[in-house]
Amino acid sequence: MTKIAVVFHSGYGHTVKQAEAVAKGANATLVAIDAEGNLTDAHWVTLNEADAIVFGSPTYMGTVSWQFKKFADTSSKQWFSQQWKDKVFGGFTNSATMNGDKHSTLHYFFTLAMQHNGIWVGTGLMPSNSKAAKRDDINYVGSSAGAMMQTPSDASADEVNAGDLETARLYGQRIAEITKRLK
Ligand SMILES: Cc1cc2nc3c(=O)[nH]c(=O)nc-3n(C[C@H](O)[C@H](O)[C@H](O)COP(=O)(O)O)c2cc1C
Repeated sequence: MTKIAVVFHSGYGHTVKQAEAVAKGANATLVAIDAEGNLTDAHWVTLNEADAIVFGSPTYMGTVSWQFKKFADTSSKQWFSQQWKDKVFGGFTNSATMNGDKHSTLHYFFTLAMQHNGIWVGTGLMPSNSKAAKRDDINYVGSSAGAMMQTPSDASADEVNAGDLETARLYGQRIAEITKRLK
C-alpha cells in the first residue's frame, strides 16, 4: 500500500479546504503546519515514511507563507541525508487574485522537491478556457505545474470554489495513481 502525506499551511482557513480535497483524492494523511511554522515529531515521521509528499500553502506576497518556508528550511535535515530522495512530490496553492503570482508558489514547491531529489507530478489536466467555460469548471484557473485555487478576498472558508476543490481532488488522485505505478 502506498502512503501519501499532504503537508500544508493555511493562515485563515481557505487553503485547508484545498488540502482536504487533495487528501481525499489521494487517500492521504493531512499534516498541518501550525501558526508558528512547526510540526510535531509524529508529523515528521509521517513525512519520512511517505511514498509521496504534497506541499500546500496560500500564496502570500507572491510566494509561500513564512510558516511553510520555516517547514521547508527545517526539512534541510532530511536533505542532508537525502532521506526524501525518489519520493513523489506535488504542490497546490490558493490565493485571492485570479493570477496573484500563484505560479511563483508552485515553482518554489518544485524547487524544494528537486532539492530533495524527488519526482514531480503536474496536474495532467487541460485548462477550461473556451468561451463556454464556467468559473466552477475543472482547472478553470488553468495550471499544469500543480493545483491552483482562487478565493475572493472577502469570501469565507465555506465559499471556496467547488470546481477548484474538484481540481484539487483530481490532482490528489493523479498523484496517488502515479505513486502506485512507481512503487
Ligand atoms: C500576508 C498576505 C499576503 C497575500 N498575498 C497575496 C498574493 O501575493 N497574491 C494573491 O492573489 N493573494 C494574496 N493574499 C490573499 C490570500 O492568498 C488569500 O486570502 C487566501 O485565500 C488565504 O488563504 P488561507 O485562508 O489559507 O490563509 C495574501 C494574503 C495575506 C494575508
